[in-house]
Amino acid sequence: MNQAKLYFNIQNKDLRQQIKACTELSRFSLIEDVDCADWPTRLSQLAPPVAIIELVNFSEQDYQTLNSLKVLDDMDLIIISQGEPNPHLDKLMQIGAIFHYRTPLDIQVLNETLEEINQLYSEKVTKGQRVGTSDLDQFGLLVGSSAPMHRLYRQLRRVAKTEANVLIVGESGAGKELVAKTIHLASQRSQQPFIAINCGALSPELVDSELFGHVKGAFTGANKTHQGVFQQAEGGTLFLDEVTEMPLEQQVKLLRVLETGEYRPVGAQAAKLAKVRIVAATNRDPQQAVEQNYLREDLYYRLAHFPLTVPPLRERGEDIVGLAKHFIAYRNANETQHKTIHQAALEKVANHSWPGNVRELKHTIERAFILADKVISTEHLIFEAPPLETGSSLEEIIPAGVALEEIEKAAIIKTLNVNEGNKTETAQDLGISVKTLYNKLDKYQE
Ligand SMILES: Nc1ncnc2c1ncn2[C@@H]1O[C@H](COP(=O)(O)OP(=O)(O)OP(=O)(O)O)[C@@H](O)[C@H]1O
Repeated sequence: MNQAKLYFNIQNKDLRQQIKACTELSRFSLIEDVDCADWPTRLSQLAPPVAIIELVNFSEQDYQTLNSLKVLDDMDLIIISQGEPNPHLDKLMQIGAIFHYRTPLDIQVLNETLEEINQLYSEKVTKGQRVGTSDLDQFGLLVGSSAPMHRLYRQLRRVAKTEANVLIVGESGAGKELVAKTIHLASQRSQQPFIAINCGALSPELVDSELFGHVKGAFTGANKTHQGVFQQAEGGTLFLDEVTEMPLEQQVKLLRVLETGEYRPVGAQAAKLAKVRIVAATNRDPQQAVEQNYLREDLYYRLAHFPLTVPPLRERGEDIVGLAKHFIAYRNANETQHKTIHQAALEKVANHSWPGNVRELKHTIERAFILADKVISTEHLIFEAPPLETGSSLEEIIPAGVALEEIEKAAIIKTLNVNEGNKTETAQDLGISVKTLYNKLDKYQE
């Protein structure tokens, strides 16, 4: 099998010798640059799968070169530096799967990193020759082979093993909860519980009890002791979905737990240790959410030790069609069917902008799968409820015989799209509570 190419640019002689003695390095085919300071340009020209760079200077221009060429999408980059703060490097750390090691270098850690990279590279090469029901790569519960998804996988691999709090940012339906579960599964805590809670759906009267639990008799109606989510998730991961939809006065309670590592069930005398890892998610831009008073700045800094962005489906290129085929393959397997999809329908799928992301794609394909006898064609792909034209009534637009559930689903998806995924506004527009909206969304995902 071909060895993976490794671009090697270490200016310091002693450091170079030290790294070259690393046993795992011999598994790569080395491209060495000893006196070239412009490594960003060299990386963009060579696009190797792996690179080890000694960072001496890193400018805004270097950052722009790497960012604009998207060269990092398919690369594992190992940076070695003396650890001086550098804002351009901080920005870079957020766009790729980059390992940053400080000198004096721990050779054992570098060796392990190279071993892991080599293993994944070999798997990728062999996998390319296999043919399965779904052609897409998978990491944890996430499916997708596009460059932005690979970049996300590499970031997930790195963060999962740490104990850092994570803030997942992405549009509605892009897969934030799946990312959170994948982090949990790839972490040391995978055998412990994963508990998800929708912060936007917590009722103001019961928020303390839902988060921290209560003891029997703590308040009228507290007939028995109740475990809050912090206790339910003990030892595992607590997923705080839609964290920016939690009222600010409640966010302060979360902040306190994150700061002190303790919480107190309502009515209890003693505090308990919060032994959970926090993974939070939002579909708002976090900086904007802070400016617009949806998110406390201090809570943002506590949560976002490691911010992760889930790319919207429209930016995942071939994954759109790949995922459509993937969902059909799974339906076929579950229902022992052999339905196929027409090329024109695949083109329609590829050309749609998918504002509701993977959730919308999944629902559209599942609906089409039900409607089609053997071959899914363009008329089976119904993207959303047709817009109401002036003068036309709902009765005129809705075809007779459509299941009520389908109409309800379409109304919800359409309203969510109009409100850019904001569930509080969507629930208001639909005249239901946020909790009911969540229940309905859960039901549709089954
Ligand atoms: N990469 C993916 N591969 C396979 N299925 C996916 C992927 N991403 C999302 N899905 C599916 O799409 C649906 C929506 O995903 P998920 O609930 O994780 O999105 P979300 O971003 O958390 O949505 P919301 O903001 O509305 O809470 C789920 O059915 C999930 O299984």
